[in-house]
Amino acid sequence: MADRASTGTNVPRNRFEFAHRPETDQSFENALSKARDGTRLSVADAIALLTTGTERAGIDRERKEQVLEAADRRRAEVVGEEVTVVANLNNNVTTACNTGCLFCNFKDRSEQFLIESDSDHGGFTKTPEQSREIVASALERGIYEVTSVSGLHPAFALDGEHREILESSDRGDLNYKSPSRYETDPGTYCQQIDAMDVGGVHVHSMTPEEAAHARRGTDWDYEEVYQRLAEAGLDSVPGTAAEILVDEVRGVICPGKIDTQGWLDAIEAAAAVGLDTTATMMYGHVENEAHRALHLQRVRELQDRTGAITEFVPLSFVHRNTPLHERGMVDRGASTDEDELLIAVSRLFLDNVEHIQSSWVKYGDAQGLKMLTCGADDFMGTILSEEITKRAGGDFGEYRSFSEYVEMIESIGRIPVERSTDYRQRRRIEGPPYGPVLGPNADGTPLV
Ligand SMILES: C[S@@+](CC[C@H](N)C(=O)[O-])C[C@H]1O[C@@H](n2cnc3c(N)ncnc32)[C@H](O)[C@@H]1O
Ligand SMILES: Nc1c(NC[C@H](O)[C@H](O)[C@H](O)CO)[nH]c(=O)[nH]c1=O
Ligand SMILES: N[C@@H](Cc1ccc(O)cc1)C(=O)O
Ligand code: SF4
Repeated sequence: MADRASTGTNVPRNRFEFAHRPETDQSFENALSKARDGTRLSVADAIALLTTGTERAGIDRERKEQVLEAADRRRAEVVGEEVTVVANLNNNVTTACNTGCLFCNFKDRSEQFLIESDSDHGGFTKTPEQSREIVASALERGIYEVTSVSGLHPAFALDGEHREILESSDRGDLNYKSPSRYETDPGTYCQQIDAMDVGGVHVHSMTPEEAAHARRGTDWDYEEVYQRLAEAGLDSVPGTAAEILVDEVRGVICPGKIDTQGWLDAIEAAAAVGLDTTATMMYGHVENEAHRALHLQRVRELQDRTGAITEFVPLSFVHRNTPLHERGMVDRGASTDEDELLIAVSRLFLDNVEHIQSSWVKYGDAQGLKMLTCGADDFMGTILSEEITKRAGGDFGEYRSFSEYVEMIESIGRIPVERSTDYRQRRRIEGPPYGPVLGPNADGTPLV
């Protein structure tokens, strides 16, 4: 029996032979006092805080509360009492993807999308025209950001020039097939971005993994790719595909993806051509606290170099329908204690990233609100539709209205604020009616 109130972590220790282990001689007390007085934390400090001390198993509840309190205080000093939300739409273009990430159930095997296939994949591909219609009608309703992330459809090319290179290549390793072979032609990445760039909407799209797909078979660097996308209408880049930025973990959960350095290079390139980015961490699967701490360090160093990261978004792994779970490699995602500590330590460690997001898609409404008292200050967006978490087995819904947001945020004594994607425009949400006003067509009419 534990001598103090302690709870388990869901880290699958001893199942994987990782070189990085959550071992540190840094004491919890020392790490906590550094966190409290604002000294820049080391990886060892982060491990001590995430584990509430490595000298015993499980999470010590009293210590956890101390970490959460320190993070909440830091949040108040850095950003005050405002909680931001964004009026946005998710428009994912296609689920066709053969990358085979073991944590993902968003993807469908691309062969099923070929004209000759008669299997029912249950997924989708949208043409640029369909994307434009979806964004245009959401824009009428008052949204001002579209977030678009997609499977790596073999028919995707960056633009016409890239299409010609891919068509004339005799390399068999490029994961390319002509669009004419598919039931639906997704067009090029630039055509999709251009199509979604309607009426002044902010286009947030093209993860580092998608950017890698958009340069396959060429000698273009990431800057070239993001430059062309920016010219097509791209405004900022989602820092997903980060997963855990430690290669020994990527080798287990997403061996087909770009490596840690590739992800960092892509984000630096986006920043170099003037695009804002976000950064994420998908945690709660095979990795341990040392990997989480190393990931935070890589994000902090990246931000020291670029200053382009507007927010950090922890994404708690949704395990239910994923290969990792189905193959018995993980039993479940992170525990609530781990979720809370991850938000808090992100706030304390990332002293150069102003905003930490609480994702209600991942945590649900009640726990999502709780995260706003553990160091987070942004409460995501309205999104209007959601496929990735839903397909993985999450059940927290696909939409939050501004009136729901106001009720939730005020219930914890905080101030609801509408923000632009880049946080440069902010407006306190007043009403009723509670609708967005920052967008080109937003006039305060509720988004329902
Ligand atoms: C589904 S991908 C789509 C974009 C693109 N294919 C890529 O990998 O960058 C976007 C992100 O969703 C997140 N994701 C996927 N499956 C998830 C799951 N089961 N739980 C939590 N996050 C997940 C991962 O962080 C992933 O990078
Ligand atoms: N826009 C945000 C989303 N959108 C939902 C994602 O498309 C996706 O379903 C999921 O989050 C991938 O893991 N999700 C966030 O957590 N934060 C956002 O800002
Ligand atoms: N909006 C956040 C989080 C996000 C997470 C998952 C997504 O699929 C998309 C976005 C970002 O820009 O990174
Ligand atoms: S995470 Fe992205 S790249 Fe990996 S399988 Fe899913 S859709 Fe494909």
